Amino acid sequence: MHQAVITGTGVYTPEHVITNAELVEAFNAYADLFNAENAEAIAAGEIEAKPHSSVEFILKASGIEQRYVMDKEGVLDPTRMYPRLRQRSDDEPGIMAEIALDACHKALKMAGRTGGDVDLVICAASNMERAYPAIAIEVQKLLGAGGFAFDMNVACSSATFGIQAAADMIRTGSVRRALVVNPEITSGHLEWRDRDCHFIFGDVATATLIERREDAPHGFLIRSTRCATEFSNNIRNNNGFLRRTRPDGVADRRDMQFMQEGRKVFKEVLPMVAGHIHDHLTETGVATEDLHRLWLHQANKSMNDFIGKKVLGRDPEPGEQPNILQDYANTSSAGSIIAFSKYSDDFKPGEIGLICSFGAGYSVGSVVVEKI
Ligand SMILES: CC(C)(COP(=O)(O)OP(=O)(O)OC[C@H]1O[C@@H](n2cnc3c(N)ncnc32)[C@H](O)[C@@H]1OP(=O)(O)O)[C@@H](O)C(=O)NCCC(=O)NCCSC(=O)CC(=O)O
Repeated sequence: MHQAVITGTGVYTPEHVITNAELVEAFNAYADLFNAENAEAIAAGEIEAKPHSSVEFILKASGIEQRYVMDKEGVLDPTRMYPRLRQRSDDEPGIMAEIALDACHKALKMAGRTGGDVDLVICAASNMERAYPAIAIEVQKLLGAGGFAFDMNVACSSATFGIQAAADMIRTGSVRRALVVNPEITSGHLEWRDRDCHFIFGDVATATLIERREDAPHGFLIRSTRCATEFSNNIRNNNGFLRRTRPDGVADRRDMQFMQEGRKVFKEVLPMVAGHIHDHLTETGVATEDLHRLWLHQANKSMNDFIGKKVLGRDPEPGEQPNILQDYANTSSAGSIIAFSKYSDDFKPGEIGLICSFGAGYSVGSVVVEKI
């Protein structure tokens, strides 16, 4: 049996930033337009007026200060409220493959490898721009990688589930070097017209390179992985190829976007995650005192504060549980990998940390790593 080591990570960050102030200004302009257009029906009590959003609420409820997006102008146009992306021909790289490739190149560079060294690509993300051919196979070709590639979707837990799949294949010897890539264009599936969730998501792509220990003198040894799922409708998206067959599937775009019962998610996911981490650490023989850092899924600051406190049994010290959501918002599967990528350089050999994602499904995935 081989051992699997993370030797490189890469983050692609889009160039457009939307601050909370810009987001709220656009949302409020959209709400005013909606209310003016529907003034009679609102006065007659047939439909409800759209209330304004607020910068203070967003920061307090989520900890998010800004988000990166692939297109700012379409999102902030009050008559549109979703991104405008360039039409691409079938013969040029798709947008997911393009941003995935950028993150992959950064991860390969960090490890001193090239695309040709890779023999497995897993594209693990919440939303795929098409059903087939797999985005991962397109990335495999663009990288000049060998072996095989496939897509997988476990919503926010896609990265950790992908790392488990890749690490298992490396351990058993069926592949030598794997890239798990998470291109998340969440701006495409966020309902920017809904004030309850319009602030939640941002775009990004992350990549993680995993190699056999004998090929990798430095990096983060994957000590153990653990995945769990439990069905819930509280985070849901009804888009898909059957949409046009449903009577209400074409008329209202709301149904095919991200929807959630945020409060229920908060209440139900927290104990699931805290219990999952506790059990995983116990099974791995890692005491919480020996845990140097938690790189958590990035959905909500209070949620992460709660998990950090529950796992460590005290308030985390600065740097023990770094958040990136204030800058990136929730980037679905990529969040914990951005945190890992940006806050792991200072680890010394023997120090242990835990990457943990959680979200729709429900799903939770954790990876215990040790610096070597
Ligand atoms: C979504 C939340 C930030 C919302 O915060 P709260 O629960 O505190 O707030 P709430 O929805 O109860 O709303 C409180 C009050 O504020 C109002 N309110 C809502 N939105 C507002 C806005 N933009 N501006 C001003 N006021 C607003 C509501 O109408 C309500 O009013 P009143 O009090 O009058 O009724 C939070 O619940 C959360 O983060 N939950 C966890 C979500 C999560 O982790 N989801 C996973 C995402 S999925 C994921 O990560 C990806 C994946 O799995 O694929």
